[in-house]
Amino acid sequence: MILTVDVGNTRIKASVFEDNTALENFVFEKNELEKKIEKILEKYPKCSDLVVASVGNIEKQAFLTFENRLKVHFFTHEDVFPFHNKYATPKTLGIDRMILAAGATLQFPKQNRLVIDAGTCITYDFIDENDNYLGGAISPGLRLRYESLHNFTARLPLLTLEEPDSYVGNSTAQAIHSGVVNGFVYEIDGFIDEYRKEFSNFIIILTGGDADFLAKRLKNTIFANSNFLLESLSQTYQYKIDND
Ligand SMILES: Nc1ncnc2c1ncn2[C@@H]1O[C@H](COP(=O)(O)OP(=O)(O)O)[C@@H](O)[C@H]1O
Ligand SMILES: CC(C)(COP(=O)(O)O)[C@@H](O)C(=O)NCCC(=O)O
Ligand SMILES: [K+]
Repeated sequence: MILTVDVGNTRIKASVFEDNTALENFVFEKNELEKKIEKILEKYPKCSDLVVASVGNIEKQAFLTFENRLKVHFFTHEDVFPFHNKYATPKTLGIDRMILAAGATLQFPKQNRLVIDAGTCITYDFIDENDNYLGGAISPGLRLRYESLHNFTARLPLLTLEEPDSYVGNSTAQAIHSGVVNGFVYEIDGFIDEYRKEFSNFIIILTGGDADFLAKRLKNTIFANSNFLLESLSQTYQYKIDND
């Protein structure tokens, strides 16, 4: 039994896996890290490994307090991954994107794959059928768009996610909802259309905190799996054990 932990820039997600099957998922804030992990381990004392991917400002140090109880693995660029990394700056590639790419490679062998993670940022990661990781894109996520409109202007209020009434926003609030939500959806559909032009056959995996909201609104039909990063962590860890 393993406990996987994904430290994103907004929240921490965790999941307990037994033979690559998730038993329970958890979401919490950064300041609750230690307390929450304690609780999970109390409930699942059979956890023998703690597996972490962090792009947030929580370093390996924070997990070492658990080392007397279970094996701690903090993923880094030095680990073995099941794809060929063609990114021009492989050392700066987010470890979350590497885990997503690894999960896509392991779960969907020998095909082109596009992983879209709608979290704090939207990340796009493309791995071709020969398992070359080619790169993708990074853009602001849904909440970040609402927040940056407010933070970098004098007059725009901070709004929370709401379905826009129309493309033609007829008030400040409706104009913001239209710009943020429709812009978000159009961007993703636009990227998918570009990939489709170049690669006739590819699988799309949609994940992240906004995946379920998005899936219903995209013109392109894609299967959303908000647990894909944690599943990929479990699989990549197994791959590491088998290939080290
Ligand atoms: N309770 C919540 N707190 C914060 N963001 C949330 C919440 N529920 C849904 N979201 C959405 O999830 C997105 C962040 O996704 P998440 O995958 O948690 O990010 P990260 O992995 O970068 O920490 C935000 O854009 C926001 O719209
Ligand atoms: C792009 C990211 C900030 C996304 O983080 P997230 O939205 O998952 O919290 C993260 O993958 C990161 O810090 N990447 C480093 C730059 C790169 O991947 O090229
Ligand atoms: K992301």
